[in-house]
Amino acid sequence: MNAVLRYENLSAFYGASQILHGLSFEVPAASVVCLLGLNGMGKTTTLRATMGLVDRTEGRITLNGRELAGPTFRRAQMGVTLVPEDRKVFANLTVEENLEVARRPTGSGRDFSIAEAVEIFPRLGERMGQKAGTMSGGEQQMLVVARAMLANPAYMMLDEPTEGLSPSYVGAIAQSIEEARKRGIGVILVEQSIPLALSVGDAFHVVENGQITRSFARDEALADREGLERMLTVE
Ligand SMILES: Nc1ncnc2c1ncn2[C@@H]1O[C@H](COP(=O)(O)OP(=O)(O)OP(=O)(O)O)[C@@H](O)[C@H]1O
Repeated sequence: MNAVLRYENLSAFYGASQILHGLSFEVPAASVVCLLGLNGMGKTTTLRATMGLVDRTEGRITLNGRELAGPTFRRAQMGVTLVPEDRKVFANLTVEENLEVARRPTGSGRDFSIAEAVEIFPRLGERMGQKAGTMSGGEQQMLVVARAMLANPAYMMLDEPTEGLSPSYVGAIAQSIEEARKRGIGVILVEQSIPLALSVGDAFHVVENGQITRSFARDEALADREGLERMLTVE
């Protein structure tokens, strides 16, 4: 069976409020699936539900046929990792220490090394001895993405990784996604930047009010870029 992360009719709740209403989609290994949509539509909740960080879910999420369930650490052990929007680094550790503690070698021969992470994010190489908490927001974002890659997950979820980043950093994020793909990692990208999404995405789902209302394969999205942009603009 080919590796796949599959969402089947996923609903999610915070207390009594139902946020997701039956999402179904899948993320094959080595593919990049983009969740697009206006603010508050349920994209972040989809990622949080994957990690077991919502109050309650219905439906199923499976990883290679095995149900993804239980507490967050167990899901991480099964191979999914989330880079949330809030850019948490260990502020009092240096960049190098942050990278070192994130390493989870799998011995598969495809593991990311710190040297490779630094090749993608040269800025981190220049700052190895600096306390991570003293770096700029953009630099901290590079660090959290590098840390996620060093954990060698099967699936990596990135929640608006380019928000507030300068264009040079956006390029580094795109490169890190490509590197992840080369190693067979599947990526879910929540992104407001259509150019970035179109540059890396294989499939695109528009999330509206907790449901997937439109889906596009890569060539459809490229052919109707303006339609996609219109759909994601507040009137
Ligand atoms: N902890 C929570 N408790 C209750 N409601 C929540 C909680 N977190 C999010 N929500 C609600 O869930 C809905 C979906 O939010 P979500 O963060 O998933 O949207 P999003 O599409 O990721 O948008 P954004 O880009 O703003 O993060 C919103 O109406 C939000 O108010």
